[in-house]
Order: sequence, then C-alpha cells, then structure tokens
Amino acid sequence: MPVQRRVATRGCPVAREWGLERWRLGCSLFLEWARREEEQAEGDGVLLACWPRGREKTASLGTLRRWLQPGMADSAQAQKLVYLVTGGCGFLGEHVVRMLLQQEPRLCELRIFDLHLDPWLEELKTGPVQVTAIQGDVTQAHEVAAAVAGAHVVIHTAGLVDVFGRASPETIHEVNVQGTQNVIEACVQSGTRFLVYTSSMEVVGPNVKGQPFYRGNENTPYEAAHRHPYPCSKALAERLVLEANGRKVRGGLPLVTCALRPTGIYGEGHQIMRDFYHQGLRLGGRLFRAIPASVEHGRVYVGNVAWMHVLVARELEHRAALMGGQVYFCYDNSPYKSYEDFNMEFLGPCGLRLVGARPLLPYWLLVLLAALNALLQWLLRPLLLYAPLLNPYTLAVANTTFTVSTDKAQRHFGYEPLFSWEESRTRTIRWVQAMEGSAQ
Ligand SMILES: NC(=O)C1=CN([C@@H]2O[C@H](COP(=O)(O)OP(=O)(O)OC[C@H]3O[C@@H](n4cnc5c(N)ncnc54)[C@H](O)[C@@H]3O)[C@@H](O)[C@H]2O)C=CC1
Ligand SMILES: C[C@@H](CO)CCC[C@@H](C)[C@H]1CC[C@H]2[C@@H]3[C@H](O)CC4=CC(=O)CC[C@]4(C)[C@H]3CC[C@]12C
Repeated sequence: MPVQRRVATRGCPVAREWGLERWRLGCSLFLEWARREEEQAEGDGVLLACWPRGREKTASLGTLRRWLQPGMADSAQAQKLVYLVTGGCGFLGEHVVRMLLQQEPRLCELRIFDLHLDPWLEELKTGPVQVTAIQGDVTQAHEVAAAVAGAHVVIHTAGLVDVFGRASPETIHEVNVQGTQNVIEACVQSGTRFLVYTSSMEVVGPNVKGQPFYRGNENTPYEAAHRHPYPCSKALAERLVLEANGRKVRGGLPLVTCALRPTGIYGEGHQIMRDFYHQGLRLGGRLFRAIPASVEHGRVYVGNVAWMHVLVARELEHRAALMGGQVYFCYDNSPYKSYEDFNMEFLGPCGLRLVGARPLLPYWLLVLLAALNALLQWLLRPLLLYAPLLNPYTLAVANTTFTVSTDKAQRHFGYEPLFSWEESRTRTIRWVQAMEGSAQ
C-alpha cells in the first residue's frame, strides 16, 4: 500500500492574503500553486499551512478542487464525462478522438459528430468507453442540439477547410460561422459548460499585405486583414466563441470557452502531404522548388494539436477564470522552415527530391500562373471544378513568413508537446511509406 506523503508548505500566499471566503469562490491561482507544490514534492497531498497553527489540514488536489469549485466537482467525482467531438472523422478530429480515448480516464461516452462517418469508428466501439457515432451537419441547428444534449464538454473541430475554391464563400461561411453559432446555442440550451474551438493561425495571418509574422505570440501586434472566405470565416467564428464565454447556460452556470489556433498541421492523414507525395511520384521522384528557402512557415504535429485539445478540455473546468475566453496558438518543437523544405523532412526519406536551391520560376511568373489558375477556375465553373494547389491566396500564404513562438499554453495549463520533433517526424515518415503507391 503506498504511503501517503505529506507536503509541508509555507502556505499559499494568495489564500492567506485573500482570506478563506475569497478563495473558496474558486481561485485558479491557488489551484495552480497547489498543483505545483504537489508536483514538486511528488506527494499526493498538500498541507494547508494557512489553516490556524496546530490545526493544519492535508488535502489532495481533488479535494481542493471540490472545495474551491463545487460546480465542477460533481463531474470529477462521478468520473463519468460525456464528450462530443464535432468533425471527429476529419484529419485532426480522428487524432483528437483517439487521444481522448487514450488520455482522458474520466470519459464514459465519446460522441463523434460528422457529416461523413468513417469505418474506423467501428473498431473503437469495442473498448470500455461508449463511442457514439452521429452522422449530422453542423449547419442544422436541431441536429447539433440533439448531439450536444447531455454532453459535459464539446470540442468543435468541424469546419470546411478550403483555400482552393472548391466550395462557395457562402458555404464556407455557413459551415464555419453558422455551424459554430449552432454549437454555441446548443451548449447554452442544453447546459453544456465547456466548449473548445479549433480556430486557426489564419485568423491572424498572413494578411492580405503579406506582412511577415516572425516568432510571434498571442499578444504580438499584427494587422489581421483578410479577404479570403476561409480566414474570414475562422476569424468570425473564433469571435463568436470568445464572446460566448461567460454566457449563462441552462441551469444558470457560465459557459467557459476558448480557442486554439494551430499553425499548418502535418502528420498521419494529412491530405496535402499525400497530394505532394503523389505529385512527386508522377514527376519521377522530383518536386520543383517554388518558394524561397528563407520563407519560414509555422507547422505543428497533429498528435500535439490533439493533445493540446484534450488538455484544454480537461483543464478548462479547473482553470475557468484563467482560461475562459482565451486564445492559444497551437505549437510544438517542429523546426521553422519553408513549406516545401519542411515537407521534404518526410518526403525526402520516402525517395523524393526537391529540385533547385532557389525557386525555378521567378516570383512574377508564379503570380501570373496563380492568377491564370484563378481565371480558369472562374471560366470553367459552369462546366467543371478546376481547383489546383496554386492560386493567388495559397501562393501568398506559402510566400509569407508566419511563425509562432509562445509559452502561453504552457503557462496557463501546463502544455508540453507529447511528441518530440523526432517522434513526430518518424511517425509521419512511416505513414507516408505505408501509403498506397509508395516508392518504398
Ligand atoms: N489542416 C490544417 O492545417 C489546419 C486546420 N485547422 C482547423 O482544424 C479543423 C479541422 O481541420 P482538418 O482536420 O484539417 O480538416 P478536415 O477537412 O480533415 O476535417 C474537418 C471535418 O469536419 C467535417 N465537416 C465539414 N463540414 C461539416 C458539417 N457541415 N457538419 C459536420 N461536419 C462537417 C468533415 O466531414 C471533416 O471530417 C478545422 O476547423 C480547421 O479550420 C486549423 C489550422 C490548421
Ligand atoms: C505554391 C505551391 C508550390 O509548391 C505551394 C502551395 C502550398 C499551399 C497549398 C500551402 C502553403 C501554406 C498552407 C496553409 C497554411 O499551412 C495554413 C493553413 C491553415 C489552416 O487553417 C487551413 C490550411 C492552411 C490554409 C494551409 C493550406 C495549404 C497551404 C496554403
């Protein structure tokens, strides 16, 4: 039987200063202090030295949480949480779903809501957690409401990710903005208190002027001016989510929301990486450099993005005052490189070569080709969908330095990447190698 180690502390300065009543109201600072004390001493209890001398109490972190934030203790005690992941069959959504099943022991039901349900969901249904697949559309308020009813936490990753002109601006707006509004209203109506939204770095930039954002953080000033429907829709949706923080949900408690802004996500299941790989195979194992190596583009491994979602969802209830209404860039230790050079970290070991130390075509010619593609897309629209990778928007994004460097998530909820760069790279390479038609 493990011996319970008691952690002697000097007493929490915040608690002492504020007095018992104040910190009973739920002070995130106090909980954060207690968590650090407990971690440092590797014990399982915190001695509350701020009690009168001689009558000090020892409390576990769980007990502290129950005292300080009684509303959330109910769910923690019962160890029976219902999570809903919208877009759970997408590239990121699948990783979030699998990560939750691995890393959230309090889960009793996991609902996966998506327009299209994938066959791999079936294999998840044999585990201890009840996995409920719900085919539905976020633009349909009644379908969202039915899926959200009874959920404790909603992770809203569903979205229309289209920067190639496949969908109309109206459809992008409907899915990304109206869909998000439907999710918020469903939370309010059903009494769901915790909402995590997958936003995007695109909410900030690159902007229409192509100004660089170099090692920026959540407070770095930047002119976030957009014209493309995708970043516009993500920015609007993010605002809705942040403004909803604090709204009273059914039952009277406040809604707690926050938004995560991943940079360009990569990893197993990344469609654009797949497209580049197949294009390279078609071109005899070569890709041709179009972007200068000096342009740096922020990238983050999908497993770490998923981990950050799981962590935020878990910690939102314990640190509502600190995290509610906040945005966090989603980052890890992936190196800063140009979009193409970064992709070669995986495609190189799979037999592809990036030809040229400099772009083979001058920038003005690429701009012309991108404009031509846009014109062709417009002309051909009545007949067929022409949506190549290169268009004025993708060219501008790929050619603008946009990198983040921040520790906000680490400070607010203890985020550390779960996967090192080496592991992220190895996993991604293995996935490319296992792809159908692989050169390996
Ligand atoms: N891929 C990337 O590099 C980045 C993605 N994001 C955001 O992450 C989220 C997930 O993106 P990905 O996994 O890359 O995209 P994805 O296209 O692989 O996944 C999106 C999922 O949402 C579902 N969905 C789309 N419309 C829906 C609707 N009307 N109702 C219900 N479900 C619907 C799709 O079926 C799909 O399963 C999106 O919100 C995106 O804006 C943010 C930053 C970077
Ligand atoms: C000019 C081409 C020559 O090889 C290269 C074109 C690459 C582009 C298709 C990608 C470059 C940057 C990507 C975007 C970026 O990672 C940020 C994103 C965030 C999101 O939320 C969604 C995806 C994307 C817009 C991503 C899309 C693909 C690029 C434009």
